[in-house]
Amino acid sequence: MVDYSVDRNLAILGINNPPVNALSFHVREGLFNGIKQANADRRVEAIVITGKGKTYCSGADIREFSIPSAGKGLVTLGHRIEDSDKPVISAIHGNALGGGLEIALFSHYRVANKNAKIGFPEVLIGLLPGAEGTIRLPRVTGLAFAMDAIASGRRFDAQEAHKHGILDTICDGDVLQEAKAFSKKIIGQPLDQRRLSKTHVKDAADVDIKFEEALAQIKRKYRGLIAPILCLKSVRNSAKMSFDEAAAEEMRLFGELLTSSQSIGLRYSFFAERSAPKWKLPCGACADNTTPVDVKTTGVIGAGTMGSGIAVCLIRAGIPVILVEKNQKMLDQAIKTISRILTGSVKLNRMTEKQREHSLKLLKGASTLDELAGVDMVIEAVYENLELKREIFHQLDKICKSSTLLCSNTSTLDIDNIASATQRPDKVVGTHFFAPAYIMRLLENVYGTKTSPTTVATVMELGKRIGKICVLVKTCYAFVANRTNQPFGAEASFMVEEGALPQDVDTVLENFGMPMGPFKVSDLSGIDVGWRIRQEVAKALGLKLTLETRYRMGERITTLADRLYEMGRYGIKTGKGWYRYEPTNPRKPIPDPDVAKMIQKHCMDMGIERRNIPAQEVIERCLFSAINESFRVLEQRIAEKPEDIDVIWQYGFSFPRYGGGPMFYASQVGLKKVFEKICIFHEQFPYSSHWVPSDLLRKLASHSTEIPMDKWTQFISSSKL
Ligand SMILES: CCCCCCCC/C=C\C=C\CC(=O)SCCNC(=O)CCNC(=O)[C@H](O)C(C)(C)COP(=O)(O)OP(=O)(O)OC[C@H]1O[C@@H](n2cnc3c(N)ncnc32)[C@H](O)[C@@H]1OP(=O)(O)O
Repeated sequence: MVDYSVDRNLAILGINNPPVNALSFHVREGLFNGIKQANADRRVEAIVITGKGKTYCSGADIREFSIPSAGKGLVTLGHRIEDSDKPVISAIHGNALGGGLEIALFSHYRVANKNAKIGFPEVLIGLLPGAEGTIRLPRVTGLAFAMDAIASGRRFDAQEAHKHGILDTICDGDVLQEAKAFSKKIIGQPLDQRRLSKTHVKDAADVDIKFEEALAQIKRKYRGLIAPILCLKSVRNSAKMSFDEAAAEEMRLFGELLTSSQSIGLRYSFFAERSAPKWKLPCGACADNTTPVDVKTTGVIGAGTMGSGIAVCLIRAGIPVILVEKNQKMLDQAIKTISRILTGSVKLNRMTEKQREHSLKLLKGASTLDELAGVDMVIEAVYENLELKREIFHQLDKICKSSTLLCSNTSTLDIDNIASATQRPDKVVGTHFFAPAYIMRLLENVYGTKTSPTTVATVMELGKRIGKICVLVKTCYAFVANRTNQPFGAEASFMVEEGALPQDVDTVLENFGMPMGPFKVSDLSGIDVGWRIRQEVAKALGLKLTLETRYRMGERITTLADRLYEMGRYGIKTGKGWYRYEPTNPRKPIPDPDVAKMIQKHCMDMGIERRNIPAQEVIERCLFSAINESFRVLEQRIAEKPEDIDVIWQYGFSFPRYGGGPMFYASQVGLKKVFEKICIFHEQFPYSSHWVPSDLLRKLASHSTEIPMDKWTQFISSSKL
């Protein structure tokens, strides 16, 4: 794991632990022994620590954090490096992150390739740099930079690191050669001032003011997160305490964070996000054995909000788009909107003006489907109407070349049904984007019974190309995202009918960690949008809708949102919805007594007795109903693994990353407890089918010990436990 070699007067310690050269136990051991060996070797005058392969070192092995006190050896190793009698040079290429950067800061000198990326990303997994990173970095860079870098976890480039004194030199070419040349300048120089533990924080006198400034900023930016605050406190200690005291306190804070539920959730999310794109089909095809088709040109049908947003994603990634819209006014408007969105990206420094101009050149408007004859992929994004979509797919099948993939941005409709309108069901697939498509990272790709592995591989690859987190799911009504989210929203509304107010429910869920409660989200996305969907569904089912009912087709419903619609309260766009909005601050929701009155009247008319709804009930009814549906989705193999559902909730519905997602949350609460509560709710609310307990959950909950998440799917087909 660490290759030891001697080149003339230099010992070279090469970290060799692909893919990211994480500091696993054997790497730490190898470095420790290597430093010892080099110090004992008479030929050696200096030691170079370098990384084999693509990178220097990406930090501690995150999986090892689940093993008690696994990280401890890193500090011991660090002291061995710093105490070395012979100078130690870290030669950095690729990444020097977390514990990797700490190894570099224990070293006496640091040289790097100009493309190297440096940083302390520990905070992103709910930790702080626990091997003296928070004590050493301020000694090099000063407090302001250290506070920002450590509490944000951002990666910065070699130039910035050099500017702040982290790197002694940067080079264009091979960093090992540079380190060899550099060693000639420093061999024989005194080492004491190069040992950071012997130095001081230069701007220590300003620590209180800098701390308060940084604290105010991170409290605004990272609401509810503990790690950024402890990161700052530890950097503050570096200026207020002796080195050893600050280091001991850093270790204590690290230990506190390591066992915190936030860090456990964030570490789970780190791996869940990486496991989601590793798709697998029931036929055995998977990401590793299937080659995607190269998509060079695309078409998007429909220039509404979704179509325009999807077009932005594609052109921004350098993929040409023909945007088809038969309504010329809408098309013109969409092109203006797209241009405006890209201008916004330039203002936010997310792209340059030149890139914006180039992207816009890739966009072409068209009024008929015929223009799509030669494209490699079409994404249909018209409104949610099965007949309309089938008709479009039927026409596309005739117009497009035989290799063109036909994708639908449906959020609910059966992909098999849409595919059956074509002669190429193997090339039909769902690509469900989330609004606003140019911002939301999730892409829920949906395969049908006949979708080919190549088609799946192609949409998964395209998603990655346009910067999305892709999850693959099987077709069914509403797929995974909307299907598992539906009970969450329904329970929120039922509780308003039973006694809560929209702001009560929103506040509880926001305190839980959701950035916005469901009623604020509903105002943002538009009450009229939901109303229109309900009308469409009713039309398709041949139902006549009325406001004076609590049940539809044997299911409990609430018509509260329809009543808002009838009042012309469509949400933010009309200044009134579940909340009211002042023209001076049109984004700030204000609880509205008129809404409370409407709810009271609705309850009186419907004979519903209102009661106090405790916060715990809000959380349990919203989350456990979603969890129950998620277990069904897993049981029916609509989602392949629980992590896929959690990633969908994080990136589609902004579930707090530290909470993991509904499945992870269930695992933390304990499946027995979740199941028992679901059974109680089922008895209490017999007319909501989302409370019928999932068989899979029942099986898992009846096991004598908690089954870990990675074993849940093994219980799908087992009849006994
Ligand atoms: C009481 C207790 C006292 C204890 C004493 C205190 C001592 C504490 C000491 C030290 C503390 C150190 C803290 C740390 O160093 S925490 C780790 C900091 N580093 C990171 O967070 C880096 C995370 N990784 C990344 O950001 C990226 O992976 C990156 C390195 C940028 C590479 O990106 P990319 O090329 O896109 O590759 P992937 O992300 O897909 O990763 C490839 C595979 O590698 C796995 N991986 C990556 N990083 C780690 C890691 N640090 N540990 C384990 N595994 C890692 C990743 O999961 C991928 O795996 P797979 O292919 O199976 O999916």
